Amino acid sequence: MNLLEIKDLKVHYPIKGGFFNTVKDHVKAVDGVSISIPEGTTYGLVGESGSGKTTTGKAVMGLNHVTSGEIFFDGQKLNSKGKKVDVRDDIQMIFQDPYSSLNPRKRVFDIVAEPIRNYHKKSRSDLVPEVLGLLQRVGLPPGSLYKYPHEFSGGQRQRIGVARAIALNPKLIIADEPVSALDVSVQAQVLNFMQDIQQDMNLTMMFIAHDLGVVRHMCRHIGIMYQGRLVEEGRTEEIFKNPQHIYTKRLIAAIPDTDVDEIENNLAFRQMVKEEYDRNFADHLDEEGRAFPLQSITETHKVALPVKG
Ligand SMILES: Nc1ncnc2c1ncn2[C@@H]1O[C@H](COP(=O)(O)OP(=O)(O)OP(=O)(O)O)[C@@H](O)[C@H]1O
Repeated sequence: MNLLEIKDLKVHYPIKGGFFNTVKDHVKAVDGVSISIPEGTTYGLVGESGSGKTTTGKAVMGLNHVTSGEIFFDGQKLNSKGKKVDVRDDIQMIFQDPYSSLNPRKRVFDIVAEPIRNYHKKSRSDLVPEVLGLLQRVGLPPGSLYKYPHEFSGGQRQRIGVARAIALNPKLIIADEPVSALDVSVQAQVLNFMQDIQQDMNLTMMFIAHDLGVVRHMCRHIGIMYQGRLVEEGRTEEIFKNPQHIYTKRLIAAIPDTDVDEIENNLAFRQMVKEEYDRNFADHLDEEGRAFPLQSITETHKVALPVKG
């Protein structure tokens, strides 16, 4: 069963201008995106900066207006006009920057306990064992309880962010580029521990990243966003084996060698992608200069991957 279903989501922002500050045009931040995430799985939403990933995640969180489309969580429509469905404890977000997303004046105890306190009336003494349990779950020692965020490394701070996100035992986590602000050497550690938490808690996760290499081992399915649209979607390994859209190929070609072992002749692949991109990219754009959605990509846009041997 799909825990999250996004149907034809559009989020357009008006661009105002002129003497009367009238609406001149719209930024189509998200323009017709449909995504289904089965319960207990991780879906990777990938694309370059400005492609609409965060806007999609925030729309699910109810932090953005929705121009049109529908968002269903556990079968309930979230963005209906009438009575709002309260999913604050079921959907949590992990933010990109573990430095700015934690209040520097609060101790770890207060940061992690905050969502529980907002939701349940519990005394501090009742909360201590609960917060200690959460810290243990994310691999932080009990001595972390009364420390401040600046006393931790970037990777440890992201662990604090995860402890806060799982405090209410959510069903869905939207992780918005959780490792991109971290040193490459700690990214793998944080990814591994997030994967462990996801499996232990049977969480459903939307994992937002700009780097295909990051989502590869985390996500069963991925969607590639480009200028507000989903240009390619499918099982991760299928997409890595046989990417269809030139933009996806560019993202794969950008991954360091070690992550694309099965693409033999990687250098040749990169060169071919570059040449195809330079030669044909205009063919992938519609009249507004934006990428065609996947359905409208024809056979002629496909490039065969280099053949072994
Ligand atoms: N409140 C807003 N008003 C107007 N335009 C906005 C607003 N929020 C986002 N946008 C625009 O919508 C587009 C998509 O932004 P979004 O933050 O979703 O992209 P993203 O893929 O998450 O990028 P990044 O990886 O840099 O976070 C961008 O062109 C952005 O400038």
